[in-house]
Amino acid sequence: MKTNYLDELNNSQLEAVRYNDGPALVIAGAGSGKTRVLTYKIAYLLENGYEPWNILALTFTNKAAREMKDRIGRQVGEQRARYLWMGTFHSVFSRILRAEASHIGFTSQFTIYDTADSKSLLRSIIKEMGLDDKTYKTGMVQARISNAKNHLVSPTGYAANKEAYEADVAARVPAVRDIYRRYWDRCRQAGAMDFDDLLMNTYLLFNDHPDVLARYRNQFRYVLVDEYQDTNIAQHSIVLQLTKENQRVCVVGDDAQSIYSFRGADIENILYFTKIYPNTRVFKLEQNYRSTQTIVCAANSLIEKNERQIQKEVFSEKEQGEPIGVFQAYSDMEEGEIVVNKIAELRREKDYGYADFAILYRTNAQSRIFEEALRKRTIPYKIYGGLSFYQRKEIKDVIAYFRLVVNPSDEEAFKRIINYPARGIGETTVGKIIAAATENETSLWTVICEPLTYGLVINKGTHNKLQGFRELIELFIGTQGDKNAYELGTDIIRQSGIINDVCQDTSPENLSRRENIEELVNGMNDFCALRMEEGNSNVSLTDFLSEVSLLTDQDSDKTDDGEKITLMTVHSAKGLEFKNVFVVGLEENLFPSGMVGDSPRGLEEERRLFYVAITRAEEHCFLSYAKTRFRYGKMEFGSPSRFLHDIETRYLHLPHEAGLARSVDEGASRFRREIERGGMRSASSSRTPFGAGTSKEKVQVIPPAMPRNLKRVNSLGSKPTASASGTPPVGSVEAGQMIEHERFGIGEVMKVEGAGDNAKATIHFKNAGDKQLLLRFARFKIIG
Ligand SMILES: Nc1ncnc2c1ncn2[C@@H]1O[C@H](COP(=O)(O)OP(=O)(O)OP(=O)(O)O)[C@@H](O)[C@H]1O
Ligand SMILES: [Mg+2]
Repeated sequence: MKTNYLDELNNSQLEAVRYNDGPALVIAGAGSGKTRVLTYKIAYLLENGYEPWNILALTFTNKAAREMKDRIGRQVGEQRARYLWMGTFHSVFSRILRAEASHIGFTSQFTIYDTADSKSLLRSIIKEMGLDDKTYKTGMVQARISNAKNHLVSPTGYAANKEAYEADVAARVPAVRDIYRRYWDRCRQAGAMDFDDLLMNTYLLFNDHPDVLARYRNQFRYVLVDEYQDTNIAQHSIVLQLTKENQRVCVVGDDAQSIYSFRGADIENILYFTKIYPNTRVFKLEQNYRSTQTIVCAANSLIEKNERQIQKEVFSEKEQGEPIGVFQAYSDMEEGEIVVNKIAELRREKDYGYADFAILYRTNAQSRIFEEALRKRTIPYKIYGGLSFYQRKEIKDVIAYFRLVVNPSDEEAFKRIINYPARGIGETTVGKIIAAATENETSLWTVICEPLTYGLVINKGTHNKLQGFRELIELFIGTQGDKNAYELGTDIIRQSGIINDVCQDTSPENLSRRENIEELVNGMNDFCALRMEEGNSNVSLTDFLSEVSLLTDQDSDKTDDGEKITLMTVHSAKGLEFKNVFVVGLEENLFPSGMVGDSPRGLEEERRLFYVAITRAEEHCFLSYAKTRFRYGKMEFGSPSRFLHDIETRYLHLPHEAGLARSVDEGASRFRREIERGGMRSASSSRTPFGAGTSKEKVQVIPPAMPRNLKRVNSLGSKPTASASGTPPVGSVEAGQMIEHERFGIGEVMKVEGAGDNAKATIHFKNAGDKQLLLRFARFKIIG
């Protein structure tokens, strides 16, 4: 028997679902059932005279649309639900544009350019126009054009807009308007639309063709929008075009979760809604059905610190729940271990599945540490909204160099990098090399080493370029014996021009590519240091590559049954929920992002982002930060995020308590006594529980140290950093001592064997398990 779904709503929700006489705005905090209201409203409309094709529902992700459709399908039947128009703005509008393409001078087979395609087109336009590509950086030009499109400004409008021109002149890029014009024309000639065009062209289609608009207005008798706080002017205007006349529109959103201002979304939209539709009925929902009382109160206490917001109440009637656990890690690597250990512990205690966990971070580059920690334990995970670390293009490019240096016959690696970074070796030349190699049954590399022997017909210029490439690779091959993987890896990244390529501008994309490459270098650094501590004298690039290929080989889809831990950025977690959520990397300059500086608006947006993160959690929420982190090629000392201070301490479980709670073995309890004697601050005695004011803290983070014969080139920069102290004198380490390791954190020495250079210690680390370390290279200090 079908249950009455309306019984699954509270009174305010029910009212919002039933009100269908005019514009409706549901504005409410996280987890209060906004998405449920939209879903049930659609079912309600279908049961009250609307046909599925009369309903247009716009969601934040296609996944959300699928879930809504499934739920509605269970109510009204799958067959009917199938005909709903539901999806993201981009997917729904590209469908409309394909159907109506001829009205705006396209064919229905138009191509959609992704960001990389548009950048590459912009790059060639900038070149053709003879502009300086250091001034006219593609990322920056792209951002300006994208911004114009999101505000529905065409090239003609842009050229006529005095303000836009003056802004460009002030930024010393007066030619942006001409680039925009050319870019616009070239996309059209190529029959292509970029992501922003999907919105702008829909707007133009409706604007310039009233007959087409009339058809869609007729068809979409009801328009519903989820996550309305993150719509931009273009999206907002299209909704208006479709609903201005019949006023059947329902939007739901939460101003406290507006996190896309960089894409042109404007918090004002939601406030503006009632002005555009003066007879809007506003519904407020106050009960959160997702999270424990503690999580809801903690999130409220955080968001209160923002000035720009619509006041609202949010409460939960679920159980009180446990305080939010805060973990302090000594290093980013230990942060990974702590989180993974906690996941294992919760699974043991409460019978959670892997899918009940999510790890949320501010930047994609942070995923590597967690991926590695999870892989080590063979815990299945899935990365959303970003490629798995080693699948990312920039990482594959770098790895291709490594592969060619290690094995010059590697054909795929050769093809991938022969013209990356661009060195003027075109497809025709590559085609000729491939032909010669195939004919002579040899490798591409051999052909370019002896072009004459293999009858390669190329002009002098191309010949020189090929020889330049060969010499570059040979140079690396020549130093292989003298350098370890980390040193050679950084040489390759610098000398091949890769680092220049990704440093050419500070667009968010390039920045994230750069961060990823830096993460790879950090990984190599860790890898070498660890192997040396474990007693390997030289750690070669081949060693590193075999490790990497094992990692990727293990990453098979054996457990593709949905039982996986979710790893994603906070941005992509919007609208989702998980039983257990770890929000990681809560450090200044990371979360809040260093990009916002001290801008109050920027900081408020970062705080909203943190609010989104916490409110994803149903039962447990954990926050973590690391005192040291490898970033931009060097070890950085971080301070805990200011946002940690924004949450009332009564909702938190503070670092040292969390770290000591379950110490059962003898070593750990001795450590506890030690800490207690040392007088570590307690939660109640400290008004600033994080970072500043830690003078009473006994445990100090030791400065970064590298194995002595591992010359520490400051990975991607040029200046070597001084090798720091932290290595204990060999004779002073004894079984029973507590030590603090730079990467593994706190541990107890179990035994010491061997003498002199060969002296080794077996150490049991609280969070990283047992390790055998060569004392000559070990990076720890004795703490008790
Ligand atoms: N009346 C209700 N009774 C029981 N559970 C409910 C009720 N309303 C919503 N829920 C449940 O509470 C959770 C949060 O609901 P929903 O995702 O719709 O909230 P939301 O306001 O859209 O959240 P967000 O702001 O994060 O997008 C969901 O699991 C939903 O099924
Ligand atoms: Mg929602």
